[in-house]
Amino acid sequence: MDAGSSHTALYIYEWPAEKDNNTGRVEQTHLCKVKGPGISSYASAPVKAGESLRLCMEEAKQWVPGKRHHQTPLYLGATAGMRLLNMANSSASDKVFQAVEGALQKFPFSYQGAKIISGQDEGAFGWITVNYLDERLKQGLETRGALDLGGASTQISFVSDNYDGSESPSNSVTFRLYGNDYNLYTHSFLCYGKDQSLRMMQAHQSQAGPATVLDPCFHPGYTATKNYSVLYDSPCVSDRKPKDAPDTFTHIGIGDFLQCQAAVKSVFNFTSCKYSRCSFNGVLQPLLQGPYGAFSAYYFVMNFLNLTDTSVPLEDVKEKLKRYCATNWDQIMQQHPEVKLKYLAEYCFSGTYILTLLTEGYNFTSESYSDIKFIKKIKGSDAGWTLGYMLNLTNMIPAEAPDTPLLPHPGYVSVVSVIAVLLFILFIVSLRPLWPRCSKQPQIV
Ligand SMILES: O=P(O)(O)OP(=O)(O)OP(=O)(O)OC[C@H]1O[C@@H](n2cnc3c(O)ncnc32)[C@H](O)[C@@H]1O
Repeated sequence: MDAGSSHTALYIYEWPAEKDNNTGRVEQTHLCKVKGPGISSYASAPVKAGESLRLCMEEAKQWVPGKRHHQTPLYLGATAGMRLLNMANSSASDKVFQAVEGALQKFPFSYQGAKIISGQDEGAFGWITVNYLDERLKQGLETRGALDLGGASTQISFVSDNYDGSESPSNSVTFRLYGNDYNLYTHSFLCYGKDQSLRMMQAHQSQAGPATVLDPCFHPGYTATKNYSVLYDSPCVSDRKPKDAPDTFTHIGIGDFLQCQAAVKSVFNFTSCKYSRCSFNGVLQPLLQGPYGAFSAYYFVMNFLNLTDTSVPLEDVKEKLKRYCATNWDQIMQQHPEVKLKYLAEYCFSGTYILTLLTEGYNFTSESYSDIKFIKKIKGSDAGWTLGYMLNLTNMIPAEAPDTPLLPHPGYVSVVSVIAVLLFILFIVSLRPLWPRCSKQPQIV
């Protein structure tokens, strides 16, 4: 559940989960996604938010067979948007939980409680989801790192031979899954989701409290009047609010990719690192290793920009984004009448932020960029932390490998049949002494 932006999602999984008979994989049933007001509306207008929640749950009731309603556990996990609200105003976040819990308990499912999950769990569950759906865990294959970009936070999780958890243990999560031990490196950067990082960049641009902000990450021709109090209404930037700023500022786009890149870089701190190597803000990051799946906003943004093909050289990707950012806002709006204006206005920033985070922040190079795959779904299921969360809470992934037969079922049938035929022949042969003797034919001399 994201209460940090205007987008709120509720994922509900059918239980008992359906298992695919061929692969044994648990199929995630994505029943509905609630789009609704963000934190403040949840806190101040729970009835309106509750309405979209009610509609979602009604849909869930249709999906889950009636006789299974009472045995279907319902979990609510909240992520960085709620972490931020809890930091800024814990009574408001309590109210959100009360409103949502009250609404959920009216339904016939087995409600198991609501929780704000930690950034570390969010990263680890995203990694489990990706590798579970890819069947890398069950088969003990090399795992895929998980890159998750939300609105309020971003997570990076991967297994590296250079990381055993001794350096910066707070970044380590260990698992035993299907008989294999994993030592996962994971880090969640609060405030580095795409909405909060935009605020941080704009806070940097408007430090002096000007009446006009010229923004290279918005298209030329883009103009909007914005409130300083709204911009700074987040714990990610609230301590930087300029004192003598007017109430509003005019936000003017100039669409310059290179300047945008420089502005985006201002949100990262590369000055100190007490570990062997760091990403940014003094956070340990072991050497990147293996393939990566990048999902949530990584996918939404790169898919919109037509930049999901990572075999395209990074320089060409930047060139395309440069042209896109320089395109006039009127033309952008004309070309995409169906896209939500807030998203449309921000794709230049979001694309630039993604490339900067990956290359400057996480140290992907022109070569290793192609190790990243932008993904929305894997085999029909959403990539994200929610499936991993559900699998964990319902103990769906065993620690030990199940006792697998040496041969698949048809193999057993064939082997048993062959052995049965051989035994029969042996039995017949063993009776040979009892066979009636044939009378000898008279010899003709
Ligand atoms: O709280 P956190 O952990 O930060 O994550 P989230 O719940 O906000 O994460 P989501 O995956 O729901 O959404 C990620 C962001 O992408 C935004 N988003 C959703 N659909 C989009 C689209 O089609 N185009 C652009 N942005 C989109 C959405 O508003 C969020 O800011």
